[in-house]
Amino acid sequence: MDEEVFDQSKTGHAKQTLCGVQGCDGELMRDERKKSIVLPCECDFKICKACFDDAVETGGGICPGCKEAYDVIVMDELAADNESTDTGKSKMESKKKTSTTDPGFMSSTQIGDLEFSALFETKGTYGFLFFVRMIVLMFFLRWRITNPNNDAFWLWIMSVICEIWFAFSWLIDQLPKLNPVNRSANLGLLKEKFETPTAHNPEGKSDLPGIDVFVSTADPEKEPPLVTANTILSILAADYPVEKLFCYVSDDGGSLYTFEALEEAASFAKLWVPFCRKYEIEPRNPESYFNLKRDPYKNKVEPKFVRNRRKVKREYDEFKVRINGLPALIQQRSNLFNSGEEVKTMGKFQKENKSDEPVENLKIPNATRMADGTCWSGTWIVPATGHSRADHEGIVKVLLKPPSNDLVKDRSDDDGNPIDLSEVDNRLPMLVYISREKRPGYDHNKKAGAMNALVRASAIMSNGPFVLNLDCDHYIYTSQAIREGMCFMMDRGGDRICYVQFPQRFEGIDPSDRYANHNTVFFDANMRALDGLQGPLYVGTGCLFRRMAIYGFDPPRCKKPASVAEEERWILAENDHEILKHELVSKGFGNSILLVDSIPEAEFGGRPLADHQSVENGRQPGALCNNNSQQNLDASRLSDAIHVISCVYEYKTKWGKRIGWIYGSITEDVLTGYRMHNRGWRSVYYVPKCGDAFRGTAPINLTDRLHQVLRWATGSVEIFFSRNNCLLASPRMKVLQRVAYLNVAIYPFTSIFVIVYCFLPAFSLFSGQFIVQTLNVNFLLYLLAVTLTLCMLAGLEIKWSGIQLEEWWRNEQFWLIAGTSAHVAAVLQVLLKIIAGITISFKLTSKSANDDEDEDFADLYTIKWTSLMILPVTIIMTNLIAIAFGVLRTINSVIPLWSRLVGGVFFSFWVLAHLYPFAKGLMGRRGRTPTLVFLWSGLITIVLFFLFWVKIHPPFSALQMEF
Ligand SMILES: O=c1ccn([C@@H]2O[C@H](COP(=O)(O)OP(=O)(O)O[C@H]3O[C@H](CO)[C@@H](O)[C@H](O)[C@H]3O)[C@@H](O)[C@H]2O)c(=O)[nH]1
Ligand SMILES: [Mn+2]
Repeated sequence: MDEEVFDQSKTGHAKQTLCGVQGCDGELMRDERKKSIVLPCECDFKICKACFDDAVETGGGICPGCKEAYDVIVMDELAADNESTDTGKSKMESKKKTSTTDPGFMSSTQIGDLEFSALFETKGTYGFLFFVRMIVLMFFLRWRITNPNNDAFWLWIMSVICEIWFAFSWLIDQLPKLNPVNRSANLGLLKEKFETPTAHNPEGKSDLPGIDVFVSTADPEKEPPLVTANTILSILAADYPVEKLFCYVSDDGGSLYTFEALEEAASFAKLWVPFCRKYEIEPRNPESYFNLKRDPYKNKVEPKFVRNRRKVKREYDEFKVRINGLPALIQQRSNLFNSGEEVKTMGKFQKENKSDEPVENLKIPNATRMADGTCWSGTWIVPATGHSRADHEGIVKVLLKPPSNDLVKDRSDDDGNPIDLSEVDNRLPMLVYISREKRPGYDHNKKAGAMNALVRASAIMSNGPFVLNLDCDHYIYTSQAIREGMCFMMDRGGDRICYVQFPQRFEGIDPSDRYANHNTVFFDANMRALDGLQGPLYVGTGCLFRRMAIYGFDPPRCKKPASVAEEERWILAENDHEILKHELVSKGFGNSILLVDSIPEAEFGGRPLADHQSVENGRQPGALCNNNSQQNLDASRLSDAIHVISCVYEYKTKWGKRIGWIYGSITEDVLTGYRMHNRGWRSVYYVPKCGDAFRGTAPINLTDRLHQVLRWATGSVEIFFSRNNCLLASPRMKVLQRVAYLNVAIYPFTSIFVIVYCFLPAFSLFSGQFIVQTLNVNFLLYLLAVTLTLCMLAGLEIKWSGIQLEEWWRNEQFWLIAGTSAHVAAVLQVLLKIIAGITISFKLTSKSANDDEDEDFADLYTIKWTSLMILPVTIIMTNLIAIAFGVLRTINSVIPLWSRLVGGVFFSFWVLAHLYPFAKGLMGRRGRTPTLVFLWSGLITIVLFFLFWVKIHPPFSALQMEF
């Protein structure tokens, strides 16, 4: 167990982190991968590994806390975990060794060896299984259609319609999945080619292109500035040439709190970043690093490390306290300055005229003030005209100036740094705070608008040929992540890649991942499979872009079909930049000359090295060694940066239409990626083997989670009903890629059929039609087949097909819950928009800044009232009542006892199988669904039964007949 050393004295939770079994005080069981405590039972009984093993092996799998059986799946998972930790060390090592040649846990064959990266094809029985299942499905449907049940015709016809849709949507879902791939990156070679001294580059300066990192935040309440500050620190400390890394924060809240938190971060970075470099700290987000559950001293040999780590930790704690104190400080300081100002004006007024004009007229505004007393140009605590969230001027503030191009090492120990950082490069990347201008009457286009403002401002200030986009809660988990992304971009032929998308990985999710926050099927099956086609979807964060693709240019060397309009034929006229500029202005980049001038440079910087005859359109090695970003920040540039983030800038331009992040969808990310694929660009999906590239937070309570799903589903349906419908895609988009986009869009529609299907067993039990009149072998077979269909639909077959997923059942459970709530709501929302023009709104997802171990999953059980939950609860109620009816009918039926029993058991099982995911997902033992949900659901249940009864069976007569 030397893998894990938990220092209890440090966390201060000694009592709570011990096993709850009487007489035992072992350390709690932990999940290495998610770095969290494992509570194997739903009652959250705290238990150590040894006691858990005892309970499983000799205690019949019963939880010592609540005396109920452990979940079989959880038990299996943990048993597997235990095996791996027993032999933990050797296994870890062998994993590391194989990782250079083997791309991970899938068995695969290498199919493409590029320069800095390699492509692998997943071996497996996937395709074969797909065809087998398709044939079985066809036979099943044929049998269903040719065997109508005339006694229960309406039930039969409804279920057959549902099944045909299911088969169709299953097919659409499977087709793009036939060729999942895997990739690997070669960081060593990248270093060799770009950062080793050569004839062109005698000093071995970095020849890598610049990268602008964009971080978006919008609301200091829902997105705590401490979280954003930590993300920024992880970026500033990332392993990429300092003079080539530029960090931009977009604050749509225009909040002084966020701004000052970033100021604090910039100042703490002076200690944090060199410390990370010196000791190769991972991850470089201080909050996560200091909360790591593993031994911080492992592999560290420098004797001073212990002391230095402690010092940095203390500095970090003080930094945190300062950030937490900011709101109060800002308030106090503003009050002070404001009242001082008031006294001054008052005195002046009394001196000047002694008339008795009311004093109120003199009241000076309740301004929010910066440290030096000047008024903050953004949002005030008490919003005023010109100083509210939706009405303030544009702000550009350089918090850290670009560093010099030469290595600077800290020579002295006594310049205020608490630890000795001599011999460490202490330069910091540039950091800029931007809050775009907001005025009433303008559509600000949410995140997409914010990103476009950053694209323009950064073009003027640093013009990185590549852009990394992160949400404020997604930090760099592996400091080399950016380099890994660049391996694909700089590869031969890499100039046709528009973006490299990394999977979204989350922290702070409950160990059992009740609401499928990890989205395993999506991130480990769908996205890999898309990579085998034209590329993964852009999912909004953790994505490295090529600037030229953002600008809406065509990929190099692409076919220009005659049918494409002149406007579409939009490619750089090489070596003819003057023409280019003129054209670009007229093409809609807006009137900033600096911006237009920067475009050819960005194009050049993104080219691969021309060091091989197969490279077309490459650039000379060494061309990017001397960058002059320091000169780029003169006053004229800064004023132009302000100009391009103004409200009016986009007026009569193509921004948001064909340039930049595309407007008009609440899932701007999917849409923006779609447009790039539509132009013929390819994207890459990269799942790093040695740890996640980025990590973020996800809403773990059901209500927030459903709203998130609702938003994504609405977005995809919305895109489907727009001119960006994938059926109308350009000929440059691959057919199966279109099918994949089609799948995303029609997925929510399946919900309608799922709901009908979920009510069917209840109705048939209730009416007694199925159970009494059609109980025969055929019918039992039918039930079996239908259950399998449901499993297949839910994606279970992925598990059986050769793509290994680490957990899977959660996705299916949650699929059913989301399918009967958020997905239907999404379809309805879009229909309402189309028919009645009702606009779709969405709420920003809250991110918790939770550093308290004990409260980790407290949020999980918060269920707030949401109408989304009415339908799932109605389904539960209806089915439960129906079971009671079914029992009654079976008891009183005229058919033989044995067949009643068999049928009854079988049918109840089937109904319960429908209920299980809901029951499991909706009601934790500690959770309570709000009464309002129950009231509504109860009401609907009663109405449904009444309608059904009156319509299908004349009241009572049917019952009397059968009883
Ligand atoms: O007016 C706005 C609204 C949002 N944001 C930022 O957009 C990001 C995403 O918003 P969030 O509420 O966290 O959405 P999620 O549901 O977590 O987002 C996922 O899905 C969204 C829509 O598909 C994508 O935009 C996100 O990047 C992706 O992480 C956050 O950084 C926000 O600060 C802004 O900058 N301005
Ligand atoms: Mn988010």
